[in-house]
Amino acid sequence: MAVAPAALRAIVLDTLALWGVAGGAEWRDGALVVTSAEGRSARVLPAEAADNPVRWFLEAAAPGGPARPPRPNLSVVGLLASLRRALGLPQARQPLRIGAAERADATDHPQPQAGPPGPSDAPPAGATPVLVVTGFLGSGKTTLVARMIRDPAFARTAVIVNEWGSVGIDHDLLATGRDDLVRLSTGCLCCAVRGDLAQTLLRLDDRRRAGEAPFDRVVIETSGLADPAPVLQELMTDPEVGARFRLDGVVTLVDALHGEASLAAHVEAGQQVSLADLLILTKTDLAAPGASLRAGLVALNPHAGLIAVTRGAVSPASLFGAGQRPLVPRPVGKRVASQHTDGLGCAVLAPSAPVPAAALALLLRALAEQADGRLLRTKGLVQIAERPAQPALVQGVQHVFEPPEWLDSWPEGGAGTRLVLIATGMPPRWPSRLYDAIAAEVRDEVARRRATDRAVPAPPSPATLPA
Ligand SMILES: Nc1nc2c(ncn2[C@@H]2O[C@H](COP(=O)(O)OP(=O)(O)OP(=O)(O)O)[C@@H](O)[C@H]2O)c(=O)[nH]1
Repeated sequence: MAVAPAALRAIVLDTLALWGVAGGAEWRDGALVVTSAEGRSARVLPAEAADNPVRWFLEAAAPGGPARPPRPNLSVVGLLASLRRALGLPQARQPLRIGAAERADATDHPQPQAGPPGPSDAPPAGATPVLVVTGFLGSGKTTLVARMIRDPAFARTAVIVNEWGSVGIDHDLLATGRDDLVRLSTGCLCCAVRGDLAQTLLRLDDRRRAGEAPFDRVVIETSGLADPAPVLQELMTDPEVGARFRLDGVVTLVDALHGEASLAAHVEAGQQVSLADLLILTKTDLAAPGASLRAGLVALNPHAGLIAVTRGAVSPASLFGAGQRPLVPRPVGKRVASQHTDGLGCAVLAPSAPVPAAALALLLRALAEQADGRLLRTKGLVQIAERPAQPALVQGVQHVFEPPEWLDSWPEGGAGTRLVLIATGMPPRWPSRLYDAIAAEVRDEVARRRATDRAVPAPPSPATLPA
């Protein structure tokens, strides 16, 4: 058995908690007996070597009903899917989706026309404009900012990026040897790292004066969970910051695919919309923004402009100047500042050994299926065992994943997997426990095939992960 009994029990208990099922799991007579408070039960039996490739059998009994024939499972990932059924839970509402197909009618949203000529390379007179780019998790902020700073007319843009959680990924994606990129990580800009923002801006300005970091404007990319109000307040109330910088505007990105659900479920999404000067609907290539999403945006913020943009393809000039305002907070109606969705948590998966491509495929499937609805964001760099010299960028927003993308080289922190998962109600050790079990099974299978002299099948290409 590649996965130790205690490890399997821990995974099952964590998974029950993730599903919101009150229940238990105990090893009895060589089987893991899983019970739910509703009176359902199932027995997990490790398969014998002769049963290969089956690794687990699952025997389920409905309340009062006869036991059904044991169900064979080839991996711990399949076992969890079978257990879910056995306990009477509905199947994942949103199974894993990779590389979402484009909408056939994706052109019905006119792209905004290029705005007036962008700021030139000449330094602006007076205070330096600061644009705040916000939007819920995975709405497309980094995509937009990365595109902006690749535009030669906007090369002199300093970027301050804030991420929720202990490991920053956006910084690595945006950094291309830039001196004017600052990471405000390990906390949420609207609560944990308050005060740092003013200091960061002032330090940036000092470095500019010393000729170390030439820039004409600043973009602050907030974390997807930030309430922009305290951020604006900090910009507006620090007199030293006010003397050197001015708030240019707040641009809030709203994902056309997930936006309506995010607004309904997460208070942060509404806070971000309510403070926008300009709302940008993203991913309209994947989903047509429905009338109710549009109506919801207007209800939250009737004053903001609204445009649709695909993959950040917008003239940066049209983003600046949307909300130039004096440095005094404007009233935004009744709202609770810096409140976060209940049970929100962040886990980082950082296995020390490279990740077999097959294990990544299985992990993504299990995340999407079992954390159904609870998983908000997955992103990170993965060191794939079959191609360790290049990082594979893994991006997922809820159950929708992009095909992993190979980056040219490892960023500053060096080679090694760091995959960040943001979810609600997820036991913090569930992803790493599950990954360890998956990786052990994959290693075991490779060793078994080698021992029996069977060809080890080619790993799935990360471009097609997973079937
Ligand atoms: N199809 C499609 N995908 C998009 C679009 N904009 C962004 N994406 C993808 O959506 C995923 C999330 O994009 P990011 O730019 O990282 O989103 P973010 O808002 O910075 O994410 P967080 O910082 O985690 O909140 C990535 O896989 C992007 O490639 C779009 O307009 N269409």
